[in-house]
Formats: sequence, structure tokens, C-alpha cells
Amino acid sequence: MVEWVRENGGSVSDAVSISYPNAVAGAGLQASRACKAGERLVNLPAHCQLTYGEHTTPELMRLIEKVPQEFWGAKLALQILQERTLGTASFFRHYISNLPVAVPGIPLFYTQEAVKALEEYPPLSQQVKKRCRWLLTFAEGELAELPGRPDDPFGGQRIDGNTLGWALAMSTSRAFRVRGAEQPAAQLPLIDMCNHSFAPNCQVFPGKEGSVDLVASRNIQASEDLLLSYGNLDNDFLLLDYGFLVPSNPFDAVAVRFDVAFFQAANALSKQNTANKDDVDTVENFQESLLSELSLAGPEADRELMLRRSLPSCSPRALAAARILCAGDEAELAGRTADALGRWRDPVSPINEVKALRMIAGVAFFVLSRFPKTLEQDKQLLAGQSLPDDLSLAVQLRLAKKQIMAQLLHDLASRIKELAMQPVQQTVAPPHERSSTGKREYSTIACRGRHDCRHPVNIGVRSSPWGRPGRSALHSMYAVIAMVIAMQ
Ligand SMILES: C[S@@+](CC[C@H](N)C(=O)[O-])C[C@H]1O[C@@H](n2cnc3c(N)ncnc32)[C@H](O)[C@@H]1O
Repeated sequence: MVEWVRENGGSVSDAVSISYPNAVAGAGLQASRACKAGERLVNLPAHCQLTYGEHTTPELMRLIEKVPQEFWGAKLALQILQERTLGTASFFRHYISNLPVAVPGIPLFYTQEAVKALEEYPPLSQQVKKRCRWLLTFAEGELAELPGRPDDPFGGQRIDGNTLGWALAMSTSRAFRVRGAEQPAAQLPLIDMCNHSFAPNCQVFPGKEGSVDLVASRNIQASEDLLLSYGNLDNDFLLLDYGFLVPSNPFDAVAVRFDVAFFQAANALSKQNTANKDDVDTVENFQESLLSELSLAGPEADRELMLRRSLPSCSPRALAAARILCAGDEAELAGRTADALGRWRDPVSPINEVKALRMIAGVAFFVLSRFPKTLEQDKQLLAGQSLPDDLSLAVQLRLAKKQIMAQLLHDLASRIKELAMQPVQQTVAPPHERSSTGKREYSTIACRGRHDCRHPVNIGVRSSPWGRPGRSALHSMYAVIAMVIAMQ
């Protein structure tokens, strides 16, 4: 490929060599000498980038247009397949013949056992099934009808589900969007041999006249792998499109569907037997309208929340939703936007914060308890007999999700404990002292405004401002800590 790029008007630095770093990642690029930050390592001219567009034949373009945008990778896959069927007549023949014969880590190619193991985490297994269904329908419908027709872009060669699956894997695992998000993705020969790291040493930039440059983003030592970041992607994305995952991936998350009843049930769960009359049970207009601002209520709602492993990055929308649902009345949230309510350093009040964090802990605990296998069982599975690669990846994926929930619970418990340790600076009226309207009176607690910790509240048994003695926040905090301990 190095020679092919040079012969076709591109450049490859003498610092670039092809390597085989390990069996998992496959081939890669390596620095054969030290490189300076900013040094251009590869320049790939526009005509050496495999994509579709103006040069694509009308027959192939008509087919590409039938692919829904959500399966963008399949559009490019069809162009790859046409180059493959052209054989030695294709300008990209060297590139095509150097592509891997498979990307076995991609769930599209899993055995039934591995697919079943992935089903423990439905947000991903549903996407896998959707992709498989579309691929088979397209191959058995549109593609199966082509051979023998004058508008067949593949010259009579039959493209079945497996062949389309291979091309789809090639595009999702190797394509770049160097021309902008709205433009078709492109395969970048040679550059696409760089493996992934969240701490990369190279970057790809648009160059002159549609060319693309691979540039050292820091000083690189001789023998270091040349690595790109494929993006701040979660493990679902990495597995689905690239066939690998990153243990302790800082961008990994657990997808949870927001539902008021679910959050309320999680709230009750986190308190175990300490439910009292201050429990969140109805949603008032001010709450509904703030939830709509977060796009968590209403007909256009996007209810997917991504929970992460630590409180600061947990999920601003989930935190905002919990704070909203735990607010006693409109005045408590006065002056706050839905966005501001998602900032973890800006609690509404210590009382509200403990309730909200407890609610999220309930959600995390509920999610964790819905996995059929425990975190420990998954660890044992991976430590035991050697699993087939696909099954091992499926178990690693769901184990990583469980670890995220367990770490989040741990973080929540620490934060709740921290709030509990705050000294009482002023006597506060218990919230069960209600006004004549039956609403809680917050004027005595004065937990309003942006920085509401003017009156830190001890949530210990004696001074619990939000429950009768014996039904205290501390009690509930113990329940959450007990959950965390039980999970670890
Ligand atoms: C753009 S290609 C990189 C070149 C590829 N290794 C090859 O042999 O041609 C992306 C593929 O490389 C592998 N890969 C890249 N980075 C990896 C990593 N950090 N861990 C495991 N596999 C990786 C995956 O199979 C992925 O689908």
C-alpha cells in the first residue's frame, strides 16, 4: 500500500512502516524512527480515497439511495463491493485485496450463543438485531434480484448477506468522515491501518485539493505504534462498528429509558422500608414543563439517558430529572433552567440533592439487578475456561456495564455521605410542618437560588429536615451503601 500511495501522487514518510502489534488488533502502522509533533506522515490525494459521489455509476447510485441514512455504512459498502467485483480492473484492487477477510469481533458475525450473551444488555442487542434484519432483507430483496438485469452494478456477480456483511464491516470499521458530517464517508487506504487509542499520537486533517494528511500530534519515539482516536466512543459503538471494546472505557455508558414511574419506583426502592408521606408520587405542571425542556416529556421526547460511572459525568439530564422530581414545589426550583439543574456542582438544596441522588442510586440499583447474571458471575466466566472470542467480547461488554452501575452507586453513596457530614449551621423547620395549603413551606429552609447551600442541612437522624425521626435520610443512605456493598 505504501508503494501504491506513492505511485498515485501521494506521499508516505520514511518514518511509516506496517506492523502487527498483536493478534487482537491485527495489522497497524508503526514509527520506524522518531517523529516530531506536526510532522506529516502520509498524504493521500482525493482520487485515492474510496467513496461514492459524482464518479459513481447511475445504477450503483440508485441502489445506494435505497439505503436508509441510519445504515450509512452500507452505502459505502456497496461502492466497496463494486470495486471488489471489478477485480483487477479496479483502481482500488490493491486496497481491496489487502483488506481483512473478516472482523470477527463485530456482533453481526456472532454465534447464537454469543448473541444470547449480548441479550443481557438490550440497548445493544436490539441494535445488532435491527442491523442484521435490515442487511438480510436488503440482500435477499434488492440485491438478489440484480443478476441478469441491465442495471446490475455488480456485473452479474451475486451479492449475498455474507458478502454484504463483510463489506459493511469494512466500511464501519475503517471509514472516515473527512469531508464533513453531511458528506459521504470514505475509506482512506494506508491511513485506515492506524489502530485506535483514546490517547492517540496522530491525527487526520483535510489537506490541499481534497487530499487527506496523517500528522503526528505529538513527538513519537521509534517503534511506537501510530494511533488515531476513532472518537470518544462508548463500548456499544466500538463493538458494533469496530468489533472491539476498551476495558474501563471512560466514555462507556449505560442506556436507561426515562420514565417518571420508573424513577419514582427506583426512589421507593432506594429507601427500602423507609417510605413516608414526602415521597415523590405525582408530577406537577412545573415539573412536567421542566422535563419537557429536557426533552424528557411530551410527544417529541427523547427518553434515552446515558448513565456514566462517576457522579460529575453521570448524566446531566438524569440528575436534572431527579432534582426536578424531588422538588417539593415550584418555588424550590425558582430561577433555574432545566440545563442548570443538570450541573452536578449546583445542587438545589442539600435536602433535594440527597433525595435526587438517592433516586438515581435506585435507578442504578434497579438496572444492575435486572441483569440475569451478577458482576461476579461474569468475572468468573471470563477467568474460567477460555471462551470463544465472540462470547468473551459479549460477556466483557455486559460486565463493563455492570461495573459502571456499581461504580456509580459507590460514587453516589460517597456523595450522600459527604452531604450527611455537613454541619448544621442553623435550625431548620421539618418539612412535615405544612402550610394551610398543604404544600411544604420552604421559606424557613431557604434552599433557593443558584447556590443553595447557604443553609447546609445535617441529614442525620436528629435533625432530619425531610422525614420524621426513624425515617431519616441517613436510614436511606445506609440502604444505598448496603446496596453498594452487596454489589461489590
Ligand atoms: C481502521 S482498522 C485498523 C487496521 C486493522 N487493525 C487492520 O488489521 O487492518 C480498525 C480495526 O482494527 C482493529 N483495532 C483497532 N484498534 C484496536 C484496538 N485498540 N483494540 C483492538 N482492536 C483494534 C479492530 O479490528 C478494528 O475494526
